[in-house]
Amino acid sequence: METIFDYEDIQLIPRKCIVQSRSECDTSVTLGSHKFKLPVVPANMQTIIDEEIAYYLAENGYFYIMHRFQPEQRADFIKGMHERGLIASISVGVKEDEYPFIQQLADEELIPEFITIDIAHGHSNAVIQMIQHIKKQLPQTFVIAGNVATPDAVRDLEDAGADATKVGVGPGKVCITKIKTGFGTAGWQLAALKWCAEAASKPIIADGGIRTHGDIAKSIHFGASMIMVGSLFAGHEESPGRTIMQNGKLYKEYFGSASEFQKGEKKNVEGKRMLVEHKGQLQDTLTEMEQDLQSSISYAGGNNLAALREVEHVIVKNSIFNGD
Ligand SMILES: NC(=O)C1=CN([C@@H]2O[C@H](COP(=O)(O)OP(=O)(O)OC[C@H]3O[C@@H](n4cnc5c(N)ncnc54)[C@H](OP(=O)(O)O)[C@@H]3O)[C@@H](O)[C@H]2O)C=CC1
Ligand SMILES: Nc1nc2c(ncn2[C@@H]2O[C@H](COP(=O)(O)O)[C@@H](O)[C@H]2O)c(=O)[nH]1
Repeated sequence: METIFDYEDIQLIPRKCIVQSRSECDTSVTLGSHKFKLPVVPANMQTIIDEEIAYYLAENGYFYIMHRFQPEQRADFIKGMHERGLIASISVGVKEDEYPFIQQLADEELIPEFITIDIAHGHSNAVIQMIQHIKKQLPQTFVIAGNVATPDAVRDLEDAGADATKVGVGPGKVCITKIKTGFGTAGWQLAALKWCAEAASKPIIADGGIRTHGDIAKSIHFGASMIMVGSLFAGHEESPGRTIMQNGKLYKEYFGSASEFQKGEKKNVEGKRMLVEHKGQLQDTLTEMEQDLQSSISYAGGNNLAALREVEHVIVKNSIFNGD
């Protein structure tokens, strides 16, 4: 890889505008055989999404991925979403008991439209075997596999049958993988995304490290089809994290899926907990994201997301501090 950079080091270069209004810019994206309003998905974490939010997002045309931390509720969740005519998008791990669960879904003809294999170190035989198992039992299901950090990993998971791969090891706001292990894409997530996207023949989902709405446009520029976002979705009225009052201010908790708060024990901890200022309604953030992305598209001189791939960029180290 030639150059290392991250989100704050990049600026996209505007091209001549072709729209009369930003409202003409289309932020929709297709993943598999489904079209969504935004190329953004809330992280499949317990303080970011619950069944109610999943239902709201699906009903309103947004992509969602339900987390895997209440495994016994997943079959009923799929049934419930299908009864409402909505897509079912769940997560699985790779431990032994996930194999009969997938078999059960096949036997009961409960076919989720999307399954995400949600593992810290996705470049592994455990993930490859799970992809193959899902593809054998549920061939119509779109399988997202991750997380990975290298072109080799993307190729291996695609070869195993993954329909999309998720890139990002350790760049998340509540991640401590870099500190605990010395590994990951923290600090160079955007360059890792570019590196992986160049090797990919299927969609890439950028995961972690999104701090501003502009980072969504930058992710698309460097090859992402979809962007997974945790911290920017934490702290809303609807967010499942506990609400906490401190010094007269309202906060909500946001913790890592590999934190002791999630695991209930201090074993292989690679995540932490933080408090996020209360932000109001989730829909307000989704609307602002859409408007900002429409604006990005207009600066790119187009009227849809494809324009973001075509612009040029410059690397300006620490440019986030200029003009803010
Ligand atoms: N995107 C990211 O950067 C990261 C995300 N996470 C999130 O934390 C959650 C827990 O992740 P994870 O621990 O993978 O899930 P699990 O706790 O479900 O572990 C899955 C399986 O993989 C094994 N495993 C986990 N890490 C490794 C590793 N580094 N090398 C070899 N085997 C491993 C585990 O065994 P054993 O525990 O015995 O090793 C277990 O059998 C997930 O939701 C994940 O997305 C966690 C860290 C980084
Ligand atoms: N290293 C860890 N990464 C984690 C953990 N829990 C979740 N995650 C990853 O973070 C992103 C969200 O990142 P953000 O910057 O948008 O907040 C999430 O999608 C996971 O991939 C964890 O405990 N450790």
